[in-house]
Amino acid sequence: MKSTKTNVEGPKGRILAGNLIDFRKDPLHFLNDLRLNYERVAKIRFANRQIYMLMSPDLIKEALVTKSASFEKSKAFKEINPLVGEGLLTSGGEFHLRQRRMMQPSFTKTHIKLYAEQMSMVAIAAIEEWQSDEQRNLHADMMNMALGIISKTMFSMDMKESHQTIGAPIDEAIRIATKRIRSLMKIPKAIPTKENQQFKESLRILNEVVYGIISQRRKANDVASYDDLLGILMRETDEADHTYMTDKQLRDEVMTIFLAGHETTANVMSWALYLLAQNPDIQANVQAEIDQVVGVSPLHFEHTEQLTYLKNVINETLRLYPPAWMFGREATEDVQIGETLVKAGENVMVSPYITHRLEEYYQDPDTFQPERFEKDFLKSIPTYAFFPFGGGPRVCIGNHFAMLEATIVLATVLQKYSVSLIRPNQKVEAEPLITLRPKDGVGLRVVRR
Ligand code: HEM
Repeated sequence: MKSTKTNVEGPKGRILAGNLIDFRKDPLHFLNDLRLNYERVAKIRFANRQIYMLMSPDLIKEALVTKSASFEKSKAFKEINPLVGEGLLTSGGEFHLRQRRMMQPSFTKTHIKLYAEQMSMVAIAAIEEWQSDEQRNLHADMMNMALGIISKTMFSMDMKESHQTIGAPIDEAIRIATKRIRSLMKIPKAIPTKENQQFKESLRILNEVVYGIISQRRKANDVASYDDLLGILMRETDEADHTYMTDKQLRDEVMTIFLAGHETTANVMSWALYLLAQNPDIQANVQAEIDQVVGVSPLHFEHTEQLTYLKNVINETLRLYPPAWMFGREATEDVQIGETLVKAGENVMVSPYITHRLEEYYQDPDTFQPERFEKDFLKSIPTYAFFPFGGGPRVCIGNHFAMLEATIVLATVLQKYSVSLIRPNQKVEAEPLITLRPKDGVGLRVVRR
């Protein structure tokens, strides 16, 4: 087929910065304008980077799945590299394939269900401290629970210990990396500014903790006795060459999972509680389902399979507020995507935030309607019209983990508490950083049921 770059249009940019300044001012607004003004694909430029924003599910599928071999991950988030090293999120090629092969078995649905009890215990312990009829920043609560859950399942570490040792330095490192991603002028890391030093210090603490745990287990010849994720990663060998992961590879994967699996899941749980506080009728339906399926007992894995309405609520939350709101690829060779020839070195971006709001697939796309996910809805739309976890060879490895965690935490909270807005028409703004966070948290009133 003849390759042509036909008529791909986009908003006019400025001479040097292209569309970058308009995008940075209000990324979600910028993206929404693309959705409303262009069909299928829009062409934009961030300084010298040429980008095709793929909005249509068939084009997204080509980039992420069928033609994924012609792309590598975009370098937009390279500021997190010192934190995650050569972990799954950032590595590529053969090395990525090998790591993915070794880690995949620990993240299957069957394996993840072993962690359901621990997730449930962390959630129960966390809400024990809540008082009835108080205002809480539930986003801070969800971040703490997600950190507690990842620490427990990864290291068998309890929540209090993990906050002191890992929570604070990881938050600090993410905060500084995020600031660097957003700033136009980056001060080189070697210059000892206050932030550069804080970043270095956070990394030093994290390395000390993670390497410390690995070496403790090696020294005590204790690798076999742990069923947590680290224990499994330490025992796993590559099927091709039968070698184990080195300490550096283990460290990189542990940090990657902390980074990728903590704030993302916390965000979706926080947004869900906000949407339920805005929609008391829907909240009542969720609670009726929990009362019927779970009653007053702690949540077990078997319950989660039956909480179908809650699953619709989570999916609808992922549709409206997808934590991975935009991600991209860089072409390693010339490749035809739909009608567009993407040249080597050019970028494609996809945004679940905009594709999830295409009117073609979602009636009243901005409204919260969990019922739309009932029955075979997902089968009735193209696969990449709903893709909160990405797709193809780089699909989120933690998708089952995240869905199980969100179901258990939300069901545990709503079994015991109802949530409501603090003032009528209270609005929480979305802040698109590395993930789609609720800006200034989610302040809600919690009342014991
Ligand atoms: C609601 C929660 C989550 C969402 C929406 C989410 C979304 C995503 C997306 C869209 C990608 C693909 C990015 C790309 O293609 O460039 C991804 C990759 C990844 N996610 Fe998640 N994620 C979530 C939770 C988790 C959890 C809980 C973990 C770990 C326990 C995790 C670990 C990872 C890893 C390691 C990758 C890289 C996979 C690879 O490239 O092979 N994620 N995630």
